[in-house]
Amino acid sequence: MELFSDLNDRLLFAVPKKGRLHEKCLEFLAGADIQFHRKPRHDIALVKNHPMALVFLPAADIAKFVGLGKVDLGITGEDIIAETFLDQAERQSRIRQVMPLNFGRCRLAVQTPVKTGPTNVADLVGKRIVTSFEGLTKQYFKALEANQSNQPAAEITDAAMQTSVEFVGGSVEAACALGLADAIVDLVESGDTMRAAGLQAIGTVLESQAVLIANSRTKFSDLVAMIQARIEGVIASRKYVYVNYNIRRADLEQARDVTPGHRAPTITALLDPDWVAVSAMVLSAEVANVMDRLKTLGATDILVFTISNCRV
Ligand SMILES: Nc1ncnc2c1ncn2[C@@H]1O[C@H](COP(=O)(O)OP(=O)(O)OP(=O)(O)O)[C@@H](O)[C@H]1O
Ligand SMILES: O=P(O)(O)OC[C@H]1O[C@H](OP(=O)(O)OP(=O)(O)O)[C@H](O)[C@@H]1O
Repeated sequence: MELFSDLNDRLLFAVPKKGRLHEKCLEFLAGADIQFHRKPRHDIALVKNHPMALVFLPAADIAKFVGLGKVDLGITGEDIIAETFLDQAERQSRIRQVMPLNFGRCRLAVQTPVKTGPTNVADLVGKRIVTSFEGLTKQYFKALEANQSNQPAAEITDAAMQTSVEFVGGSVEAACALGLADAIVDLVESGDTMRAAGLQAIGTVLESQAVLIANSRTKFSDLVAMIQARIEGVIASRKYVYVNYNIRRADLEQARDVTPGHRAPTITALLDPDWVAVSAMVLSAEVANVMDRLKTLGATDILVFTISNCRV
């Protein structure tokens, strides 16, 4: 009871309690210096250093809680947001997408058995589809049916659909092998699960990644902006590394082209007047290539540092 009275006047921030998005969310919270202590088996944790509380929920429920204003802020997948609010206008009126988070990337794909299944999604009209994303799958197949019948998709009711779309809560990939379905609609990232089940992807319902979302009418807009800035800092700090090296003054111009930095590189004089030290932020994905080019230019003592946090 004491905990719930403590929730008054705190921003409620929903975080996936398990699954693919959970660990990364905890990393973001740590990077954003959101400090909390979660007692065992408690799904609500008060934040020590901000007027905020974390609510640990199944990822699949977070869009609903944010959209209904039961929590102010949340992290979940775009797939879940689309499935929860199938009507785009309603989705946009209830939920503000604060920022994409660059993880949890996957796609919701139509999959059929490699050996016996069709390779064209249009051939699945009238067949049996099994999925955990019932709403999006019905929308997708209504659009296909509409194409074939010249009837507007909006006029096709669920009952009038030729295609059977059945919900299952998990292990969707087993449905074809078990004789429950001719095709499934499920998430694919590496494709390992799909291939292991003898399936192939023949169409994409949507692409998804994790996003930070806020209720459109939250009264905590200042706190939301602060969390956004901090999470942007965490994302930027992963995108870049800090590179430091020594180079002959005569080669500085060419070296600047290799490491232009975010705004400009920092040049520091060395006791040897023919040499300078250069420091610059470099895209993590390009750092090996940058080091090779610097070495070719004659740079020495090339050091690469990870950035634990930054604001660019
Ligand atoms: N293989 C994947 N790669 C990247 N992101 C994924 C992957 N699978 C799921 N996701 C993302 O994570 C969200 C949660 O999926 P996850 O399978 O972790 O759910 P869960 O909470 O464990 O629920 P369930 O018990 O139904 O599996 C998905 O809606 C999607 O946005
Ligand atoms: O393409 P892949 O990299 O193999 O990922 C796809 C799988 O990941 C998700 O399930 P997850 O492994 O999270 O477990 P779940 O089936 O219990 O949801 C999803 O439901 C797929 O089954």
